[in-house]
Amino acid sequence: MALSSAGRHILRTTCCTVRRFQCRSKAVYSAVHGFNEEDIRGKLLAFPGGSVDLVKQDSGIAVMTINNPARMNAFSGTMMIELEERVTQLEEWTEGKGLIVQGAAGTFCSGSDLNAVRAISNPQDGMKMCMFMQNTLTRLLRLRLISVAMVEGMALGGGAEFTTSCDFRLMAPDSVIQFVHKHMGLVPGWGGAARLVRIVGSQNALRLLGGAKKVDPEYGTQIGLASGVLNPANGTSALAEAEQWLAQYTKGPAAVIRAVKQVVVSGRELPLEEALRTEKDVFGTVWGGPANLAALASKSKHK
Ligand SMILES: CCC(=O)SCCNC(=O)CCNC(=O)[C@H](O)C(C)(C)COP(=O)(O)OP(=O)(O)OC[C@H]1O[C@@H](n2cnc3c(N)ncnc32)[C@H](O)[C@@H]1OP(=O)(O)O
Repeated sequence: MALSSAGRHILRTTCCTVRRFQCRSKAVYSAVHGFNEEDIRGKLLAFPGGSVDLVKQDSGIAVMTINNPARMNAFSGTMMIELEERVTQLEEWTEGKGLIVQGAAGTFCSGSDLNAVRAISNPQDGMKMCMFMQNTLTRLLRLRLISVAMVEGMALGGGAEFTTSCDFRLMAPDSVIQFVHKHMGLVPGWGGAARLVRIVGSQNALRLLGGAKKVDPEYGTQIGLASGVLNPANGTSALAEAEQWLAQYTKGPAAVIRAVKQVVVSGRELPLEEALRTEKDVFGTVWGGPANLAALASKSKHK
């Protein structure tokens, strides 16, 4: 069937918007920015240890565990590579709705492995590691999954940055998020500063980065960094409580939950008109869909 010129224009505009958003929804750096992923992968492989584990559950909620307890879950080189691979698996998980990120053995993550940091402390390698981790954490934040960092113990340096690549942060009693970068003669490089400003505003971000201020659950809640405080009752694990908390947002069909996340990401990241066009396209994927038709047929009342 031949399309009219108006039809062709609408189709072209829609395709461009979708393609542009798909591109943006991936990584920040590519070859055009001088980024050579294989090169940094080779370097990171020289610093082994720990793992990043992923369990995808039938409930549609996946649990990712940063697992290097002997080093307070610091990120070794191979863990950075594994994290990228886990994010790829989550991008391909079309039935997924939610993600919980936790640290092993009751603490979140103490940042990058200082042994690796010492070995690649030259500016060139530092830049490559920074671009690699920014790409991965940006892709994690853009997943069509509603994500929460479950912070027990400490989230320091890159660990604090990691928490900002989730949609929400739940803090256990006595837990601490601390951007210790200033004490290390650094600023965040895994995208943590840019994301922090968007979460808590520039004044609070200056307090946290300029003062390397410890954020406990009370202060975290006050400035909006913590979305809730865990208080596991007798016999309930922190993970079970986090799953219950997340379920309030992930209950329902995957297509709808994933569409919700997609419109929020586009609203957060795109200029208004582009975000509106994306919202229209995403709306088109759920309008008249199974969940929409079932809701119309049930004549539901929203009381
Ligand atoms: C992106 C920028 C970055 O992330 S830069 C890295 C920022 N992070 C840091 O500087 C954390 C440094 N570590 C610490 O302050 C302490 O180890 C903390 C985490 C507070 C824990 O203290 P504490 O409970 O007394 O335990 P500990 O010091 O005995 O540590 C246990 C073992 O874990 C190790 N560890 C800890 N953090 C790291 C790390 N980031 N890289 C490498 N190893 C780390 C410690 O060295 C210690 O190992 P070991 O038992 O002495 O062999």
